[in-house]
Amino acid sequence: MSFLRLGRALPLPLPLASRFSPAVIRVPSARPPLSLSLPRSQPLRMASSAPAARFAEGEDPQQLGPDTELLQQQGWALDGNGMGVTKTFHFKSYFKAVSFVNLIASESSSKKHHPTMTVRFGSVDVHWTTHHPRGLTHKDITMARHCDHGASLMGAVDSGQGLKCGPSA
Ligand SMILES: C[C@H](O)[C@H](O)[C@H]1CNC2=NC(N)=NC(=O)C2=N1
Repeated sequence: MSFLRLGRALPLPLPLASRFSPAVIRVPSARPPLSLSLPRSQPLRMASSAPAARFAEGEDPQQLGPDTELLQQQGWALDGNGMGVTKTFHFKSYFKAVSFVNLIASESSSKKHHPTMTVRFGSVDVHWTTHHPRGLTHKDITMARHCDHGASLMGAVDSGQGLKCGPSA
């Protein structure tokens, strides 16, 4: 028996591609969008990322709640955990920004309540919170109001009018 005859007698395997059905090699199409089914009576509400105020033990939420809301109307925002308030003040000069910091530092020393302040070229970030007892207290509210007063004395301006410098300007 010659080699050629043996080749004809035993069929050669088919090429790989022809052995797969189109269903196997087809690229899956994009999935249909997920459908969301809510009861008709329930409106779709976006998840809110706004933190709730967390007052320290011993504080009166009935009093501090409205006080905090008033501060928020003045541009203060609750911090990430709701235990503090924060605001950025803008100035037309670095000297004014530093003078504002000194004004707040002076009141902080006399009231024994101190903020975290970040001084930039034409702005100051102020953060108030109370460490003992932990949370937002009337001291933070009072000092935040003092900051607003001091800022207007120092000629604070709207964010667009502040002195700017560098890549974030
Ligand atoms: C003993 C001293 O008065 C306290 O440690 C003060 C100091 N300054 C403070 N500052 C602030 N922001 N929160 C406080 O709880 C606080 N405690």
